[in-house]
Amino acid sequence: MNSQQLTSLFPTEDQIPVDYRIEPIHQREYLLNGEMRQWHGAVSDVYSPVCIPSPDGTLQRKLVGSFPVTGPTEAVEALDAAVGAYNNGRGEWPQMSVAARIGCMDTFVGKMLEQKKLVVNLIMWEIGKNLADATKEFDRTVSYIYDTIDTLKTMDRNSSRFRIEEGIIGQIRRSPLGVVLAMGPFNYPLNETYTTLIPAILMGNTILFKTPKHGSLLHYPLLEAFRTSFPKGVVNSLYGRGADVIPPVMQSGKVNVLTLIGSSRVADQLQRQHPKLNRLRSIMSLDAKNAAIILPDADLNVAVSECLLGTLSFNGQRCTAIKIIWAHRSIADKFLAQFGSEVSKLKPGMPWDAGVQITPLPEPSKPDYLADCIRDAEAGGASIMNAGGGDVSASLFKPAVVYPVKEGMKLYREEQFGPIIPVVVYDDVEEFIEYLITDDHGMQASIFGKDTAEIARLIDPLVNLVSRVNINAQCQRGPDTFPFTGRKDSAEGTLSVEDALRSFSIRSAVATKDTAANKAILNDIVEHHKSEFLSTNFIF
Ligand SMILES: O=C[C@H](O)COP(=O)(O)O
Repeated sequence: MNSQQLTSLFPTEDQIPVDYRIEPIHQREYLLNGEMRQWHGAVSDVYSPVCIPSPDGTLQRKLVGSFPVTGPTEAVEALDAAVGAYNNGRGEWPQMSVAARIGCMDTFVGKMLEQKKLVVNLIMWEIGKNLADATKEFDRTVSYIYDTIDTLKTMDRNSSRFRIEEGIIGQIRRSPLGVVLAMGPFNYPLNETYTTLIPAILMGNTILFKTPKHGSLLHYPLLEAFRTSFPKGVVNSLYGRGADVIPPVMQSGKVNVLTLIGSSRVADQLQRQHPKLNRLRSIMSLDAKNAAIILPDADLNVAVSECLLGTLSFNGQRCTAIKIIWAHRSIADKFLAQFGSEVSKLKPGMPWDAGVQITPLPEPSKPDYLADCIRDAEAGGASIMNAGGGDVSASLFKPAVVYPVKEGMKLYREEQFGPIIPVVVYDDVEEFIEYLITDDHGMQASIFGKDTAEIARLIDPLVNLVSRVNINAQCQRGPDTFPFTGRKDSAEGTLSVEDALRSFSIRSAVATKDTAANKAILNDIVEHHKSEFLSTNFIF
């Protein structure tokens, strides 16, 4: 399929299926201190990666709405609301029992489910994710919330146990940390905003959250659910340019936790704004250049199908995507032929098209960047190995397998975060290990092979360089109960259902000398006052 054929995939307004048509949504309010505040100031237009042919024949990104561009004043108001609701741990929310907090979250999920159709449609329109994956993003988020609730209930039940050591009896709790600033990414705008925000809320913290630039409108239908499910000030939204709204919040020193799914460059910038950086807890998932290695004896059918998913799900726009493949010289040609042919078969189209795998890219500058990476590799002697690879029309970019990629090329080290798959040829696995040692990232890796001894020999060095090694399988975050983290520039802190609950809280203790009288007091606190003033954090 050449560029002209790609152009023909963009629909006219009439060709958009009725179920997925969208009237522009012009958001003029935001959630602050339990109110939907009206906004009369500047707004930012939201353009879809889906383009529509205009009368002059050019393709134009479709306008799907606009959202408020609030400024420092509103940001500080939101911060004050969160600080007030936390009230040094004496606010209603941090003192509320775990059971009562879970009750609020249950109410929220019920209201969230009512918005499913609209939110899924907005995920497709705002970031170009296909219907199956947009639906999965919504459903996975709901499951994540229910799993978090269940885990919290178990942790809470276990909390009534005491520890007795060295004559001291203690009850170990989990207490909130304070005010959390949460920022999600464009590629999972709902799911990865909520995988930090939800556990943070459940642990008794109060929140400010900033929606991503691409994938902002889809949060609008859910603001009312937050407003009506939680006490005022517990959840506050931030809209506008990051450069305007984040510095006053961070510079105040009142943010206790920064949680960001994004780039390490932004993470560094934000952290530096905090006046007491060493008092700030950061929970972040950042850049990655996950590498896969194909060993000489690998089952190539498995390697090809897993690498296909791993490199190109959502056009390669996943932090966990495989972003470079190392193929052993003895099987490189065979692997490339098979892999390249499968890549070329992937179906491009609009997010709602049946069976579509390659969809429009939300970042307007991405196609140019990808083309530049290809030019750079070609200048160094590499070529595109698959038919049609690199063909482009507006926001649609056909995936390109580029080989042989070598040290010095952009694709060797840069996180392309898009549909290009660099392939490196190697002779000795030590070259691969050396690559990982010298790389700034450390999220995941995949090994494809059959020889257990050879795989085992690789596992030990690899688990100390990345945070998850996958055997004969793609890199991925799920299941959500598995630890999700990284080394070096790839992460700070750990996310997963249980890890996140721990990350957004502090382990604290109520302790006394182990006498019968003191034990009776502690017992009494746990058993009889649990749902009252000391109810908050009886969790190991
Ligand atoms: O983009 C980063 C996400 O954490 C990737 O999640 P995923 O592996 O489930 O697609």
